Amino acid sequence: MGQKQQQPNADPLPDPKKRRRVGFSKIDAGVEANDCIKIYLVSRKEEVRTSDGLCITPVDLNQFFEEDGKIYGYEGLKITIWVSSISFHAHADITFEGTSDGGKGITDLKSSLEKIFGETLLENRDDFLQTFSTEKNFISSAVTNGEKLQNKALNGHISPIYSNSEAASSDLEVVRLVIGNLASGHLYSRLVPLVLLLVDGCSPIDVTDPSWELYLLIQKKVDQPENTQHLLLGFTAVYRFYRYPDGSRLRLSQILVLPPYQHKGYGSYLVEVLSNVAISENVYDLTVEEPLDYFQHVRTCYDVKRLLAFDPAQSAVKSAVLRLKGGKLSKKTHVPRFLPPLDVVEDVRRTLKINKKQFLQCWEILIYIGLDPVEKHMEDYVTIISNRVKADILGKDSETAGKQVIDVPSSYNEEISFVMFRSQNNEVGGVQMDEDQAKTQGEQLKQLVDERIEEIKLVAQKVSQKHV
Ligand SMILES: CC(=O)SCCNC(=O)CCNC(=O)[C@H](O)C(C)(C)COP(=O)(O)OP(=O)(O)OC[C@H]1O[C@@H](n2cnc3c(N)ncnc32)[C@H](O)[C@@H]1OP(=O)(O)O
Repeated sequence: MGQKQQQPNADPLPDPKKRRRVGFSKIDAGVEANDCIKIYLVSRKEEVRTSDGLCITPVDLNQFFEEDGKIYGYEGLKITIWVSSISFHAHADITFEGTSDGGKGITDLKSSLEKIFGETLLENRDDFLQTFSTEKNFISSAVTNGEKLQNKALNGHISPIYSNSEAASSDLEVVRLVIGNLASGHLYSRLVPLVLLLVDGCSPIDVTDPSWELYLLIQKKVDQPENTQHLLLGFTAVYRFYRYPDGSRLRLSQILVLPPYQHKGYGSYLVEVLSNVAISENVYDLTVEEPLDYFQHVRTCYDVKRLLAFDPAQSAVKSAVLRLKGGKLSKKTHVPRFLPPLDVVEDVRRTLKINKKQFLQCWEILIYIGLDPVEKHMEDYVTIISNRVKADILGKDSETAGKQVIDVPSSYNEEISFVMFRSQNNEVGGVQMDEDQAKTQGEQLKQLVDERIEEIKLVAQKVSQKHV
């Protein structure tokens, strides 16, 4: 970590001239970490100190600094960090015009950066530059003991979904490493800073627990004759749960495609490989731990695509669509839920390893796609979605738990113009809600339904685009 112009600690007497130049006349307001730190992902040493590397956008750097996310005590602070996509070491260049305790102390930058980068942070710039040659086979050697999966999972064929994407290239492979041995734990530790920086809300996995598996998406590059370099494009950490009596379940817990390779089909490809692993090893199901919105979108696109080609699901969708086309639901007092039959839910879980919760998400999209032309039936469709959202919020035991629903005026759709409250002793008279509160809650629910309809439309559009 190169720190420039840091004031020596040795001088006990403050230099008055310097103090005037630095000039903290008032209480130090500090600077937000997000505003003074830039992080570049670099693959060659020539990219260090130039702006050739890719500047990445961390989720939130502030969380690694003081409680309020600020850095105190520096004038003109700039921190530039380079992260090598070859060895996953990092080096920080820190510059500032001066330091002074303006009432909030002087933030210890080294220990704050170590919270993110740990031992991957190399203080000496030359040491960092050298890793581009000394550790150029870091990924190659890390994967030598791994299990190559792409042939096993895809039987040698890249899915037609990605035949036009970069993920379809034949120099890709997915390698599985079981965590718990030294080599895979060592590799994962180097990736932790990127997980902390780029995956919102994620914390590192336990590298001593052998139930964790790491799936690495690797691109092979022949840089010189007889020398193949392996580049890491992305990875996912998956936990294998035991399921009585002799089965297992897979839960995807973290997934990251490195920023230069995002939105090129690689994330979907990892999901595809993992789904095929789940099928070929006949695990109970494949689930995802707290998926973030964009990943949930990617995953749903892939699952909807599979369900469109799965006959039992399609027959069930067709009959639901026929029923839905049959009547003006929005005018009825009791609207059926339009849920898939239980045997289809089970078949989807058994055959495609999609669990019930995810299948129900996809089911709504399959119905939307099946309602061709959808415009004619949109009012009824929105009624179904809003009833489902309503039911999710109220919960199954809404009646016995004393929850009540009242309608509120809305120009949008009568079916979703309602609010939920819990009355005392199940009595409506116990409600403490004025008209404004009721209206606000009605609006919030309407917003939820609107957002869900937009998500559904987006997936339907993406899946149909890739269909042609
Ligand atoms: C449990 C968790 O870890 S949640 C956290 C997830 N991780 C993160 O958020 C970290 C930062 N983000 C990332 O690492 C990546 O962006 C990921 C993993 C979320 C997604 O990977 P990517 O490689 O970027 O996604 P990919 O390129 O495969 O898919 C994206 C696009 O393909 C489309 N798509 C994906 N699968 C399909 C399909 N089967 N059919 C049609 N379209 C599809 C998506 O709609 C999307 O389109 P868009 O780019 O226009 O939005």
